[in-house]
Amino acid sequence: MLQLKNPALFKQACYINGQWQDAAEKIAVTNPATGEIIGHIPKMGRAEAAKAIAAAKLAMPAWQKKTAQERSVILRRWFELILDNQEDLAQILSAEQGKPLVEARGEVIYGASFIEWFAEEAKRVYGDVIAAPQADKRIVVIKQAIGVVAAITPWNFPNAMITRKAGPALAAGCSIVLKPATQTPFSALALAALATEAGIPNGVFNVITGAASEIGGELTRSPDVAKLSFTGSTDIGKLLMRQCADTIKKVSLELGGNAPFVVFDDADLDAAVEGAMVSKFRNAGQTCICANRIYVQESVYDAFSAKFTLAVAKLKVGVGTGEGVTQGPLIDDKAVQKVEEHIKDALEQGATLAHGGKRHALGHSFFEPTVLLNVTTKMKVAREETFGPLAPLFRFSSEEELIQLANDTEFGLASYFYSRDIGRIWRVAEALEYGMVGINTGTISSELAPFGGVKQSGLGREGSKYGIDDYISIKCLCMGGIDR
Ligand SMILES: NC(=O)C1=CN([C@@H]2O[C@H](COP(=O)(O)OP(=O)(O)OC[C@H]3O[C@@H](n4cnc5c(N)ncnc54)[C@H](OP(=O)(O)O)[C@@H]3O)[C@@H](O)[C@H]2O)C=CC1
Ligand SMILES: O=C(O)CCCC(=O)O
Repeated sequence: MLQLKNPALFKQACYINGQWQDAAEKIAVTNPATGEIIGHIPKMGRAEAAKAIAAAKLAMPAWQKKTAQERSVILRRWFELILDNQEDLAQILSAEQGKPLVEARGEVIYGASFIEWFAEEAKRVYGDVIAAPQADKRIVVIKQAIGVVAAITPWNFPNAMITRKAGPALAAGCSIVLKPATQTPFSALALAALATEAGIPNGVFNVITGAASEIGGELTRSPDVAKLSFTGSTDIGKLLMRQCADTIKKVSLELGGNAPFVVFDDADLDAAVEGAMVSKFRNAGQTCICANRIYVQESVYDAFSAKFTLAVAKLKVGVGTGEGVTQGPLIDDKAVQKVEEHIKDALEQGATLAHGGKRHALGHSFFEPTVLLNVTTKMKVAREETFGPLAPLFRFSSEEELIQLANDTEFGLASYFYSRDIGRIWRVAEALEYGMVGINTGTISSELAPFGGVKQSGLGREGSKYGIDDYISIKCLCMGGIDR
C-alpha cells in the first residue's frame, strides 16, 4: 500500500475536461517488484477518446488566446507543484514501474525540468519578416499552436515522457489528450491532479486510460487532432504513422534504438567503465538510449572487460524502495524472456558469460545484471534492442571497421564513444549515423539538449529550443497594397 503525504495524488480515474471520470470496466495495475495490485484504472475506449478530443478542441481557443506570459506563469506553477510533491510522485513511479527510488526521484526532477524549460520557451516563439519580391508587399511569418495534440507514452519513464510532450504543447498554446502506458498510468494521473491545482484550464490537459488500439485508433482517425507525439516501440510507431496518414497529421516519433557504446584504445578506461555503467544499467537497461552493443578495441578489450565486470558485480538488485538498491525488476515477464532469449542465442553461438546470466533469486521479473564476452555480429544482441540488464562486449580492430559496425543497424537514436584523440573525436562523431552522440560521457539527456533519432528511431526532437517547433505551425502573411 502506498503511503503518500498527499493521498489525493493517487487517482484511479481518468481526467477529461477537468472532471475525474470512471468506467464500468477496470484494469488492475500491479507493482512489478511484488506482483501486488497497486490500484485500478478505467478501461476506456473509442467513445471516451472522442469525448476527450472534443473537450480539448473546445478548450484550446481560450488557452491559445492567453498571452505567452500567462501560459508561462501557469506552467511555472505546475513545475513548482511537481517539485513540491517530488517524494510522493517518486513513490508512485517506483511502485508502478519498479525503478529504484533514487532513480524515480531523479526522473521527477528531470520531468519537471521540461515544464520549467518550456514555461520559459513559451515566450520565445519568434516570427520573421522577409523581404518581398514587389515594392508594395511585405512578407511576415507568424507561428501558431498547431492544434489539438494526441500523446501516447511508454512505461519506462512514466513521468518525464509526459512532461517532455505536455510542456512544449501547452507552452505553444495547444491542448492535449494523453494516453499513458497501461502498466504505469498513476504518474500521469498524479500529474493531471497537479495540473488542475496549477490552474491549467479544464479540457486543456486530458488523460485517458484503457484499450490502446481503440484509443489510439480514435486519436489518429479524428480530424480534430492535428498532431501525434508518440514514444514507444518502432512497430507501434509505424502503425500509428500509417493511421495518421489519412488526416495528414504532423507526427513526432521517439522509437527504438540499438545504441553502440565504443571504447577506443586511447580512451580513459576508468571513465569509460563509469559511462558504460550509467548508460547500460539506467532503469535496468530499459531505456531506448541505453548502450545495447559495447564495442571495445582489441588491445584494451581484456583490461576494459575486467574493470567493467567488477563494476557490474557491485550492482544491488532489489525492490526499488530498498536501501542501496541500484537495479529494480524488469517491467514484466515478457521483458525477462527477451533478455533470456538474447543470452541463450549468444551463448549457443560462442559468447562467454562473465557475470549474471539468469533470473534473480528474488523472483518476479528480477534479472541478474549480465556481462557477455566475445560477442559477434551474428548474434541477436547485435541487431535487436534487448531492453534489459545485458551488456554484450564486442571486439573491433580499427576505426574504419568500427564505423561500419556501429552504423550497421536500421536504428539511429543514441551512440557513445570514448577517445582522447581530438581528430578521431571529430571524425567519429561526424560519421556516426545517430541523432545523439555521447563523447566521453554516458549521460546525454537534459531538457536543454535536442533528443531524437534518425533512420527508424523516429522523427522530430524533444526538449531544447527545437522541441517547441513540433507543436507549431508556420503561417505566412503576404501583405500587398502597401504603396496605395
Ligand atoms: N522508445 C522507447 O522509449 C520505448 C521503447 N520500447 C520498446 O518497445 C518494446 C515493447 O514495449 P511496449 O510497452 O510493448 O511498447 P509499445 O510501443 O507497445 O507501448 C508504448 C505505448 O503505446 C501504446 N500502444 C500499444 N499499442 C498501441 C496501438 N495499437 N495503438 C495506440 N497505442 C498503442 C501502449 O499502450 P498500452 O500500454 O496500453 O499497451 C503504450 O502507451 C520494448 O521492449 C522496447 O524495445 C518500449 C517502451 C519505450
Ligand atoms: O525514450 C526513452 O527510453 C526515455 C528517454 C530517456 C531519456 O530522456 O534519457
